[in-house]
Amino acid sequence: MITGYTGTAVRDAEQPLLEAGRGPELMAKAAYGLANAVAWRLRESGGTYGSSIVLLIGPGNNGGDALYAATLLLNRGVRATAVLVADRAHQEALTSFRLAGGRILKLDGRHEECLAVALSADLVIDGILGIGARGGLRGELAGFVERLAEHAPAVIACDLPSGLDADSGAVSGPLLAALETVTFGAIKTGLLLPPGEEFCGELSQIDLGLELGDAELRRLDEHDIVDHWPWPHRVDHKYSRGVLGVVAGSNAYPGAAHLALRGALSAGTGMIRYLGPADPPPEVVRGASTVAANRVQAWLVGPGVVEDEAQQRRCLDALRSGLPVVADAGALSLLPRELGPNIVLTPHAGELATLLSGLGDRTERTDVERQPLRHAKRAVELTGATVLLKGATTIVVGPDGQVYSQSEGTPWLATAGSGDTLAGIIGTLLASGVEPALAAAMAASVHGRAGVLASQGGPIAASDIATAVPRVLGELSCLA
Ligand SMILES: NC(=O)C1=CN([C@@H]2O[C@H](COP(=O)(O)OP(=O)(O)OC[C@H]3O[C@@H](n4cnc5c(N)ncnc54)[C@H](O)[C@@H]3O)[C@@H](O)[C@H]2O)[C@@H](O)CC1
Ligand SMILES: [K+]
Repeated sequence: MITGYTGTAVRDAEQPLLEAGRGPELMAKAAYGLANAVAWRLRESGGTYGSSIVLLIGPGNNGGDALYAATLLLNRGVRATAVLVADRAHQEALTSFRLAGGRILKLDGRHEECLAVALSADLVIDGILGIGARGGLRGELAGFVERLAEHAPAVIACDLPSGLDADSGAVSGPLLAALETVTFGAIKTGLLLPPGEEFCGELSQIDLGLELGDAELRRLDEHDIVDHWPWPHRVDHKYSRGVLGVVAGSNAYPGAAHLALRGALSAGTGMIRYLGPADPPPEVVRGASTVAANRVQAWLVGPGVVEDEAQQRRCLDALRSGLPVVADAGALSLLPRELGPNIVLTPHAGELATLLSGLGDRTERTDVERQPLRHAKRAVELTGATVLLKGATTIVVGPDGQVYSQSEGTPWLATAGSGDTLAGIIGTLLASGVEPALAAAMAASVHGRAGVLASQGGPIAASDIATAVPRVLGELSCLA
């Protein structure tokens, strides 16, 4: 499992060590880790000796880390130039760098020269701002970074891409996209959240020996899926594995029901009872026409439910049943005011904006895209439900504060019906008794993996995702 911590949590964990006078030791560890990562990249592209790096150095300790790392690299035969982008820089680190033979330039009014130097280097180290940043890059510096970014230089970010909000992943102003981000003490939450994570490249973490509390955010890996997936036992039967009720489809949209059912079947449900006008596949049992008359362990409601009063009534009845429910698509506009944590809402950014606006928080889709975690948390606060916010990175927030961020997918997953299959997988996990936030995060992970497997780099249709899920689970089961 990958865990993410806010910049504030990392700062708090560093505080006792700083008070004990161990600041220089922490910085030395950070610099050593960064220097190794840079050396590794330089070796990959032809060797360290005689190669050249350019450091962009800001006013704080982030710049200090980069300067100390460069000092180590100067001693290994790397040529290094520091471009000071602020009116001050970490003095001790700058002195070490100068004494080791580093060249120093000031950005102030010399953009063309600094740009040319940065573009001639094998690697650029971004040490402008770290967790002390307040807002994005501004003014003259923003203009310089924007121009440099247009040339897409090879960048390693020191702790985080400068200008990225360490806590939220929000981006305001230009950022240099990194090949790799070498982060210190803990992975910051903003490195695992859109939109900022797109700028981070590969993540590597340098241990500083910090005592951190509970993580703010988790990203499940394949071992977590293996540990928590409801694999059937030898003595299980279809009822003990969980029965899922599905209210999906309308006369206008029968296809969504098919895809939701296929999603649920692909994840290994014991049995499905289907309520709606579509012709279900042979593996699915037609349920009694009212929600109350069906014995199930969980409900999946909403895919393809549009302008069909009988189906909408069933969605509402399921949402009030007290059972775990995944509420998708059409059901998101039918929600009762009070929801429990065992209701999983699955909006995309536009649907979340509509949901929040309907609850009195005027929100645009772009607001959600800029700060997805903040808005998903707000929806949890206002509804009491578990929220899965769909996107290239899918975010899940549970009412007791747990946050997951899953990013296994491929852009080919952005296709009609993809969300219906995801809802089906969540439904199967809820019917098997998996706790809602974990069920949503595991489903997002498996859905993403299935998309990648089905795609092999090419386009996919939503039904291909469902076809690939059993293979994904089969491969994962080999790790158990
Ligand atoms: N605190 C510690 O114990 C350690 C910190 N480390 C490094 O120190 C960094 C944090 O250092 P600092 O707290 O000095 O903070 P930063 O290096 O992130 O810089 C903060 C400084 O930048 C200025 N600033 C903030 N936002 C700005 C903006 N938008 N535009 C221009 N200037 C802005 C502020 O005035 C402040 O002086 C971490 O990211 C990490 O790289 C590491 O050395 C490990 C140990
Ligand atoms: K940085």
